[in-house]
Amino acid sequence: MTYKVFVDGQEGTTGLQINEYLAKRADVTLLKIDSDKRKDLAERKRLINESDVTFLCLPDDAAMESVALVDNPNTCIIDASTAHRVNPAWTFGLPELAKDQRAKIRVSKRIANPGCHASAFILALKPLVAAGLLPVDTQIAANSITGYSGGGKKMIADYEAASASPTQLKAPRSYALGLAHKHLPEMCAYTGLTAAPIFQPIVGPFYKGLAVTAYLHPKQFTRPASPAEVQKILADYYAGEAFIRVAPLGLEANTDGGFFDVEACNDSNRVDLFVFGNDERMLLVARLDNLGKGASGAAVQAMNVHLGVEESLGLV
Ligand SMILES: NC(=O)C1=CN([C@@H]2O[C@H](COP(=O)(O)OP(=O)(O)OC[C@H]3O[C@@H](n4cnc5c(N)ncnc54)[C@H](OP(=O)(O)O)[C@@H]3O)[C@@H](O)[C@H]2O)C=CC1
Ligand SMILES: CC(=O)N[C@@H](CCC(=O)OP(=O)(O)O)C(=O)O
Repeated sequence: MTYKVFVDGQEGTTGLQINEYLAKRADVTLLKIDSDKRKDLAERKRLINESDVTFLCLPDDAAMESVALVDNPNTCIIDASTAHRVNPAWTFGLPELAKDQRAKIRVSKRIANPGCHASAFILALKPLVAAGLLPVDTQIAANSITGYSGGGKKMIADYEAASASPTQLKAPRSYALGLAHKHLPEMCAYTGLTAAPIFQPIVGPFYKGLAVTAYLHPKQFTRPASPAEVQKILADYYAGEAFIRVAPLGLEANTDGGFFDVEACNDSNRVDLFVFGNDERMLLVARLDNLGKGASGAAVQAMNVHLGVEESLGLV
């Protein structure tokens, strides 16, 4: 049995990488669109409705346009854009979110893939909220360091152009300083936190790799908890998860001479979680490849869960 899969947006950053993952699979037949027709509505409609699964690797408005083209009730849409992530008619494509999430992904024909910063934030914070350690109305402060491929084709071209500015290439750049980043709604919806976090991303002059760091104030906890107890909550929550590794405590083992490597999950679908600090001040760090578990890898994982094939097929 082979599944027909179409990638709408096959020439974009996320789409290219999904194609790469799927090209090696014997159980998938990729439906390709001619390059010069890739924005042609009628051709996209034909391929979407011929597919068992269509990935939308498009800007939000084009993703919504594609959804309106679906008339085959058996076609499953997996949308990488921000358009449907907190829409209750859609299922959040994060299998590790909760015990029943895989069952929801399995039966849903509309799956919204999480944002890259949001995946890291949610996977780090959700277990602490679920354990009742963090009150739901706590306002979390967090930053995210990310490679420039997170900004798609345009940001990649800007960084790789001969005209890229020396400032851009030399130093990290903070952005979303209006503190209204587009991932805030999904961060709240899927952690259960009611207060939007103070979330501040930083893009650096490297291609990919991402780490979200959340600042934990133990005074905000509902009960006293040490870093070891926080680490245990995470380890218990993700026990048995193939793509989530909760690191044992320790500065030496988890840093390179005291420096944290944001690229160490690159070329994998893995998320690494760390707890740093002491009883008074803690950091929670989630690291992933923004194009792996932050985008294309996660999309393929969600497809595997939906189809009921081995969840890690084609992924490392
Ligand atoms: N990059 C990342 O790390 C992540 C991205 N995402 C999300 O995934 C989606 C895709 O992102 P990304 O791959 O980075 O974006 P890119 O800009 O790299 O690619 C988008 C692709 O969509 C094509 N496109 C634009 N408009 C249309 C249209 N109307 N019809 C058909 N094709 C169209 C573009 O065409 P053309 O080739 O002409 O430019 C381009 O190939 C976005 O919504 C993004 O927010 C989600 C998680 C992480
Ligand atoms: C460096 C950079 O610009 N990154 C993007 C996030 C990319 C991502 O996760 O995706 P969605 O666009 O699908 O939400 C940003 O912060 O907007």
